[in-house]
Amino acid sequence: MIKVMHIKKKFYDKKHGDFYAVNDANFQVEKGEIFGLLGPNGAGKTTLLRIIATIMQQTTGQIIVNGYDTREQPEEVRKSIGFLSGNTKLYKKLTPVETMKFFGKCYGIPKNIMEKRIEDIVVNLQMEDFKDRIIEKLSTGQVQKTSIARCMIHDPEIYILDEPTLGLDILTSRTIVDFIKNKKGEGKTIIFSTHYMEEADSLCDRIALIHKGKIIETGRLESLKEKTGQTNIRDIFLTYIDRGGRLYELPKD
Ligand SMILES: Nc1ncnc2c1ncn2[C@@H]1O[C@H](COP(=O)(O)OP(=O)(O)OP(=O)(O)O)[C@@H](O)[C@H]1O
Repeated sequence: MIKVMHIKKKFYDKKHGDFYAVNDANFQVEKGEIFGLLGPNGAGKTTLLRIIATIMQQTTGQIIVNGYDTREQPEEVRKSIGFLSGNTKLYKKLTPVETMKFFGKCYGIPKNIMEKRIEDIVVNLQMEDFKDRIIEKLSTGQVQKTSIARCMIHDPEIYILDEPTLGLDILTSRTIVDFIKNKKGEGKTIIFSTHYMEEADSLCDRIALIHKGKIIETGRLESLKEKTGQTNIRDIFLTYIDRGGRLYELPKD
C-alpha cells in the first residue's frame, strides 16, 4: 500500500522563481490496485513518482510505502519497490541477462531463484530474441523491456512506473500493458504515470488527474464519468482542466 499525505515539492527556476511542482498531493493506493497518474507535460508526475521512490525528497508531507516512511526508512522502501524511471541508465556493454544477474546480485538473490526468475521474465516480456545481445545494440523498445526486467528481478511488492510505454510501438506497448495486468494478477500494487489517456482507461482501477502540480480529482473512471457527464477519459480530463483553470491556479507559496 502507498499512502501519500500532503506532499509538496518546491523548485526554483529563473523564470518562475519558487514554485510548487507538486502541490499538496493526497491519495492512497491499495494493495493489488493499478493506480494511474494522469496529466499533461510538466504536471508533476515524474517529480511525485521520484519522491515516492525515494530518489528525491519532498519539501513537506509524508509518504508511507509498504509500511515504511520514505524519508525515515528509504532502504526498506527500496527493497519493496521496482522503480522504472524515464532516465534509467543501463550498462551498455552488458546484455539483458547480464543486467538482470548484476542487479539480482545487488539484491542478494540466491543463484537458483535468480535463474528461474530470469527465465520467467524473459518469457513474460518476450525478450528471447535479444536477451544475450549487448544493450548498445538494442532498439528503444528492447531497452525499455530490459529496464522493466531490471526493476522486476527482486520480485517487489510495488511497481512505480514512470511513463512505461512512452515512445513504444503498439506491440511493445501491449507486452508492457500485459505485464502490468499480470503483476496485478499476482497481487502486486502498481502506480504508473502516463499521458496516454486511453491506456489509463483500459488499465487502471483508479486514476488521479494531475495538473500544474495539483491532484484535481481521484477516483474510479466510472465515477468520474458520472461526475462530469463525459464518456471518455480525454473529455473527463478536459472538463476538469476547464474548471481547474479557475479553481486550481498555482499558488506562489
Ligand atoms: N530539478 C528541477 N528543478 C526545477 N524545476 C524542475 C525540476 N524538475 C522538474 N522541474 C519542473 O517541475 C515541473 C514538473 O515536472 P515533472 O517532470 O514532474 O512533470 P511531468 O508531469 O512528469 O511531465 P512530463 O510528462 O513532461 O514528463 C515542470 O515545470 C518541470 O520543469
